[in-house]
Amino acid sequence: MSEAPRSPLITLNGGDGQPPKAVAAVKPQPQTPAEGKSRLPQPQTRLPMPSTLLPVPRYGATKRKQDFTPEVSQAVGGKKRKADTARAAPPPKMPNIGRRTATAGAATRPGTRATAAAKPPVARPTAASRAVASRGAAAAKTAVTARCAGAKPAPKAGGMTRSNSGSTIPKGAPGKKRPAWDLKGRIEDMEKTMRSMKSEKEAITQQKEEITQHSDHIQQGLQTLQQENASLKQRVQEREAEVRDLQSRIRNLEDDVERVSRQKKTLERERDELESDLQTSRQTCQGLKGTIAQQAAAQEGIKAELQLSKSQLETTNVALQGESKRADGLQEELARAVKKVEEQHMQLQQAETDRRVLHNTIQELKGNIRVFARLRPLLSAEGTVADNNAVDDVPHFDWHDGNTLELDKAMDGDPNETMSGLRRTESQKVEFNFDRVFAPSSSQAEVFEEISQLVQSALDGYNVCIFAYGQTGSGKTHTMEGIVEGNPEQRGMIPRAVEQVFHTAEQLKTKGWEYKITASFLEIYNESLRDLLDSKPDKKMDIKINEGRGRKDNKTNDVHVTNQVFVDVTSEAEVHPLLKKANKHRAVAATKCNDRSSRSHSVFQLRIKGENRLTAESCSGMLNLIDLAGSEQIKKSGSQGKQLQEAQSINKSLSALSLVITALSNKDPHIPYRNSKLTYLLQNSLGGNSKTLMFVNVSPQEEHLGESINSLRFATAVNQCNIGTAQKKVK
Ligand SMILES: Nc1ncnc2c1ncn2[C@@H]1O[C@H](COP(=O)(O)OP(=O)(O)OP(=O)(O)O)[C@@H](O)[C@H]1O
Repeated sequence: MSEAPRSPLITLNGGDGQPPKAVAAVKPQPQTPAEGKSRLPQPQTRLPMPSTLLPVPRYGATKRKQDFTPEVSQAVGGKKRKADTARAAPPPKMPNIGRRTATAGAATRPGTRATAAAKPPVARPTAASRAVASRGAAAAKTAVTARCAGAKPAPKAGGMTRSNSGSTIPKGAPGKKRPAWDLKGRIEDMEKTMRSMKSEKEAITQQKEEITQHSDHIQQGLQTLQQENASLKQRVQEREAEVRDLQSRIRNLEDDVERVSRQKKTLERERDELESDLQTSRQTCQGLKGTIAQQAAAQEGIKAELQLSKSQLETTNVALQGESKRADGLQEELARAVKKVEEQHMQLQQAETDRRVLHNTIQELKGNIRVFARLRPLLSAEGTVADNNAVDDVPHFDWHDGNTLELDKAMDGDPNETMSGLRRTESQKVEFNFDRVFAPSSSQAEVFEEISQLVQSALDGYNVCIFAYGQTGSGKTHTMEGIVEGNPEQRGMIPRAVEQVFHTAEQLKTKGWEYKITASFLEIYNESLRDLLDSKPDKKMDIKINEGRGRKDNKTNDVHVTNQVFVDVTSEAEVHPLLKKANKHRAVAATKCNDRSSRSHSVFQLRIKGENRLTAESCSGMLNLIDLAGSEQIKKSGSQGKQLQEAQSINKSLSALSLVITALSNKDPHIPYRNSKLTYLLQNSLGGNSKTLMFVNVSPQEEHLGESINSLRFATAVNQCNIGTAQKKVK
């Protein structure tokens, strides 16, 4: 049997005289939504009346005095209370309100069997439920008031009415007071009063139950509303979350839309570009199609030509076979011609050698000092181009036929100046003629080639003297020594001469010649002699002349230097350390014109003595290789102190050389050799029994043009100087 849902309203006894309180309302869960709806708050007529408004008397196990009217109190009081009580009807059965309220939720109402454990949990009244309860209470109050006013049930027969004084007088009773002795009447009155009160109490109980039921309905409705409210709140929260979610999705979608629109624009641009490319490609394709058509036509033509060529080729092949035979014949002829050319080349070489020998002989016969001019290239610091082909591109200088050096004199002071030996050209150019002129591009090997005959003469028993003259920085040391270490192509005359001497000596061994060679190296610095192969600083050295008799009883003056170190050398390799040592000891300094300017005249000597054990011949030659210090215009060089003294000394000795040459040219009876250590040392080479060659080195720099011309003039004078024919020292 299904039990009707009970009101969870719990009333508690508020204490003596206090109304029970509503403490909690827990609505049972509705079985179905329809059932839940049916429990929604009903119209106002069903709203409960709060118990505080009802005149509910309190009943307890013990009846209290104040629960009765004063009449009853009086009736039951006093001396007769015991007897009255004994005779009175048993008190009416009252609902056990006190017990129910005392046990709170554990009490059961008639018709319900719910236990405390089956009761729904007590819930705290929320603000909303309190508001609903308050509204319900107000409505109930109104209803009860109305009921009390007009719908009050009619009192039953024998009921009582309240007097103004609050005492209850049985209806129908005479209005006067029963005499004291009318106990029976008074008891009847009292019984009537009791009945009336009982019926009133039942009415009130009934009302109370109705109100309780109303209250239960309201509580149930309230709970339903609260649940719905909670559910709605939850749904609202869910919807809000959904809205937020949707908003964020909308934002994402908006971003997507924006990105897509950007991509769309990019794609549209690319599409446009592609379309334009396509257009171009179409046009190109169109052009190519035309070209292909032309090519195809051309190809047809070529095919026809090819066909023609093939047939021509066949004809040519036949002709070629004939030609091939002829070519074989020509090949043989060519081989014969090549052989002939080789023979002629050898003859030419021999002729060149003969020419050199003859030239040498002529020069020897003429008795002149030979002069070779060498123009050095412009250096990178002087603005030359790195390109090797442009090395010969030197302004103001020209050279031709290997003997002539031409200078543009426009830059050189007075254009009307004349000097014997110089020929002014129409274009104001001055020509100098020498035995040989070397262009800037001439290699060290080419230069040495020209002096090798002289070197050979030293082995043959001649005194040979090769010296380099020229202004400072013109390339004298480069010519004589070259670059000793490093590129062998840059080796100068001294190392090459040494090489040739030892090489030839070795070759002559087969002809019975044995050579004894000694080397010495000295310098003339500030008019004093210094031994470059000896590290002793203050060694006293002097030049001595040994007078002797040569062939045909000719008087000879052998020049030698006292205290000079002579080192016996048997190979080229033994000479190299000596050259290095001398190079280290030589006085050099950085000047304005040259980073490594020689501040002294250096003289390298090889004394060569040969004996032929087969022929018993002997010879004694001397090879002097001299690097003079450079002439220097002191004004230009700005030399001071030590360098000034060096420059003065250098210039003085070169002037002495010039005077000796002039005297020799003029065939003066007195040649002033002793004016300087240089001329004194070189007297045999300059005016005696020597084969002498001078290099005049020329700087290509425009600013040195004047000094170059001076050097070339001096060289011309030397070239014209007749020193007589050198004699071979052979026994
Ligand atoms: N033919 C050449 N080819 C290349 N470089 C050269 C040539 N001649 C000279 N030089 C260079 O020119 C510079 C000057 O040359 P060098 O020292 O030989 O002059 P110099 O006449 O001996 O000077 P000084 O009298 O001051 O000693 C050097 O750097 C040298 O290497």
